[in-house]
Amino acid sequence: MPVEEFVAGWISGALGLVLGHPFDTVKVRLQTQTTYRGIVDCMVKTYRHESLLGFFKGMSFPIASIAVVNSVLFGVYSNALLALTATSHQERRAQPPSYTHVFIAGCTGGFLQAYCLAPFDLIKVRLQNQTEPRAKPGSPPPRYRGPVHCAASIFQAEGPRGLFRGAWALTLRDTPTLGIYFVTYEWLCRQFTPDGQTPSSGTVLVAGGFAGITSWVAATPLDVIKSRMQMAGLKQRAYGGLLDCMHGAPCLKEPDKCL
Ligand SMILES: CN(C)C(=N)NCCC[C@H](N)C(=O)O
Repeated sequence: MPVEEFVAGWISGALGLVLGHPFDTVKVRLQTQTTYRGIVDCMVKTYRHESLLGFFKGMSFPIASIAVVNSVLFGVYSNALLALTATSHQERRAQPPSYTHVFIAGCTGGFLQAYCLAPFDLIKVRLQNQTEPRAKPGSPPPRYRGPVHCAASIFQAEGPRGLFRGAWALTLRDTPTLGIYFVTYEWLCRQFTPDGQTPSSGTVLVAGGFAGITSWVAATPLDVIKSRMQMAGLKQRAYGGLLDCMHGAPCLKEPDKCL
C-alpha cells in the first residue's frame, strides 16, 4: 500500500472516529452500566458530571491505531480476493468477483483485523466507562490515569492475555459482519455504476454508509456481549465465558457483580 494511501486512510479514519466517538461512548455506557434510563439520560448525566470531555474519553488509542487496523482489514481483504479470483484490483471492474468470494475475503479481513483491534478496543471501553469528572485537587483519582496506564495495569494484573479479554466476542462480531459489509458495499456500487466503469464518489459514499449501517445492525448483539466481557475483568470474574455472558445469568441473579 503506498504511503499516501496509508496517510489518507489514517486522516479520514481519524476524522470519522472523532465524529463518532461521543455516540460510541454513550453506546458503550448503555451496554455495560445499569445507571442510565436511556440515550438522553446517559447524555445528560455524562455532560453534567464530566462536561463535553466525558464523551471523548478513550479516544486516543483508537486514533493512533486506526490506520494499522484498517490497513490490515483492507490489505487482507484485497489479497484474499486476489487469491480467490486471481484478478488484480484494476482487473476487478471488468471481471467483478462473485459475492461469495467478496464475502469470504471480507470475513478473512474481519477475522484478522479483530485480533489487531482487540487490545486497543479493550482499553477504549475501560476508559469510556470511567465516569469520574476530570481530576480536581482532593478528589480520588480514577482507576486508570490514561491509555498507557490502563494497558500497563491490565498487563501487570493479568499478563498479556488480559489485554485480549473479549477478543473472541470481538472476532465473532467482526468476522461475518465485515463479510456483510463488503457484500453490501459491492452490491450497491454495482447497482448504481454502469458495467466496467468505476463508481462515482457519491456512489462510494452512499454505498459505504449503507454497508456500515447493515453490518452494524448485524454486529450489535455480539457488540453488547463483547463490551460486557471486556468490563467483566474489572471486578470479579462475572462471566464463565461467551455463552455464559449471552445467557446473562450473572447479571440477572447477582446484579452487584455486573458493571
Ligand atoms: C461492522 N463492524 C463490526 C465493523 N465495522 N467492525 C470494525 C469496527 C472497528 C471500529 N473501530 C469499532 O467501532 O469497533
